[in-house]
Amino acid sequence: MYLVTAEEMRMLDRYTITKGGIPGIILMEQAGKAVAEEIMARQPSPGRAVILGGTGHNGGDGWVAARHLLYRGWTVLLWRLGKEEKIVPDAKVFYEACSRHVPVRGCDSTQLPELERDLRSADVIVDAMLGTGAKGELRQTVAEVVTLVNAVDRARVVAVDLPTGVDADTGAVSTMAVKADVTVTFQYPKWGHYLRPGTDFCGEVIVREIGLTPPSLGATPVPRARLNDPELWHEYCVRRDPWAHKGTYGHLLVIGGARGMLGAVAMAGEAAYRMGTGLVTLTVPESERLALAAKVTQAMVWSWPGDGVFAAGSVAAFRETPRRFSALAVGPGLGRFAGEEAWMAQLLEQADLPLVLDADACNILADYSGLLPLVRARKQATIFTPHPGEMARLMRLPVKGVEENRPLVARKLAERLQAIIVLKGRYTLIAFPDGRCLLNPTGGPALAKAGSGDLLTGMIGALLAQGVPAEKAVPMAVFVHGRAGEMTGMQEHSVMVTDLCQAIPVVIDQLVD
Ligand SMILES: NC(=O)C1=CN([C@@H]2O[C@H](COP(=O)(O)OP(=O)(O)OC[C@H]3O[C@@H](n4cnc5c(N)ncnc54)[C@H](O)[C@@H]3O)[C@@H](O)[C@H]2O)[C@H](O)CC1
Ligand SMILES: [K+]
Repeated sequence: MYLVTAEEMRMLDRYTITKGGIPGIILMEQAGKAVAEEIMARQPSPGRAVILGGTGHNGGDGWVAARHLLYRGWTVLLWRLGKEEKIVPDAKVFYEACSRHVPVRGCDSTQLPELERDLRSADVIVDAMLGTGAKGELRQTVAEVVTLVNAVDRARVVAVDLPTGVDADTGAVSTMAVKADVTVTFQYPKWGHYLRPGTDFCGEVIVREIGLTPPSLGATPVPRARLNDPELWHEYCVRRDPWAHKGTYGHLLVIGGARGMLGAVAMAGEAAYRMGTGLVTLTVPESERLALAAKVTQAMVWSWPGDGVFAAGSVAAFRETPRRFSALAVGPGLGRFAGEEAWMAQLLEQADLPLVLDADACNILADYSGLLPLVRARKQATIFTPHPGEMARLMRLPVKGVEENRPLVARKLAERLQAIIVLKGRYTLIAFPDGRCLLNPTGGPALAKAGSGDLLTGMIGALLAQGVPAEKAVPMAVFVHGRAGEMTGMQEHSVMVTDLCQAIPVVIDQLVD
């Protein structure tokens, strides 16, 4: 499903009207009817609904919803934000249709006590004040109404398209925003539904078709972003051939595990096995080999020279073995060490394999800009999996700068490094070198646990090792990782990273069935 900006939505809207020949009021009728249907689905028995309508098309959707509720026996109380003469023509049609049955009161600061009484008596409050057309700080009356709405705890708050106060493209909330229980949006989700803090004001996001001409019939622009979805699994479902020999499903080499951080590399290895790779070898500094061998059962344990951390020249050992492996994952518990720059340079130059770089591998690349051209020069796929802090170092930005511009920074780094960037967080983003972007809708607080990133590294490496092309392997692994996080429940205090790991095959079975 596409993920759109307000401008892309407006253009797709316009395309349907101008090229598709569908009048705008038809779209508005569809949108408002969808809102009413979602309300009635949640409260089948007619109740009392307060409709707060702005003078734009968002308000128009609200007047349509009001009419459908009214026709189905609801008591509707209508409040207009803004002057009647300012109402856009399409919305005016439905505004007048409503006002034939129910008086519409204009809301200004003197009316707030009456409005507050209505809000307190309501079963449902429909926020049709501002949608994708909002600009800048909320005007005073709207801000006062938002405050009143948020102070009511009885009614279910349903936002039309977006909660008033949430920026459609960035999820930013300049002054304040309506705290919605449900947001009904139209045709495609907007970025603001999935970026903080806006996403925290949306409640449950429902996407309803309203009959826009699809890009497949020529509608432009074709959005550059989509929601990650499990469709990929049907295309590449990882069928188990019972007679395959263990090499059929690839061989992943995981490099990391400095002293005190062996768990990271062990978890990455275990997750890789659960993601279906045939063989996993874990390589740690020589001093840690025995300790790791005692910890893991399935993975083969190797070591390169190093006491506690890798010695500077240790990666030279890689030179003799690239043929044995089909993918490489570097970073889980890697640590920092003397000679790391030359070590990483050798790896980037010699590792002619799909490569996942995580944790301190990202930090090493962030600290030595001379390494970045080596990333671009690689022939095989390179995937970075930074959390916001590691991304901030890679982009030389404060973390706040990353979190406020997630799609932008992820796309910029993907293009700069010609690599796939997995920017982890509440709704992980996957950015590709060509500017495309996927937002992953699965995940939960369980993923915030230390070690969850090690699992993801192993999972991506596992699919790469099985020969799944990187631009499919990454979304597939991120989707399963998030769904496994959901499956292991929301009690993040009790969730162990191993629980996440055990959920991986269960999630895959559900997807592949
Ligand atoms: N294909 C679709 O997505 C469809 C969307 N529809 C709805 O249309 C709105 C967008 O409508 P638009 O007229 O462009 O803007 P809004 O109604 O969201 O807002 C404009 C309205 O708000 C006032 N305003 C703007 N900024 C502020 C502010 N900072 N403070 C206070 N008031 C502000 C402005 O004066 C106007 O009155 C979209 O969200 C959908 O809900 C179509 O109806 C169906 C197709
Ligand atoms: K709204």
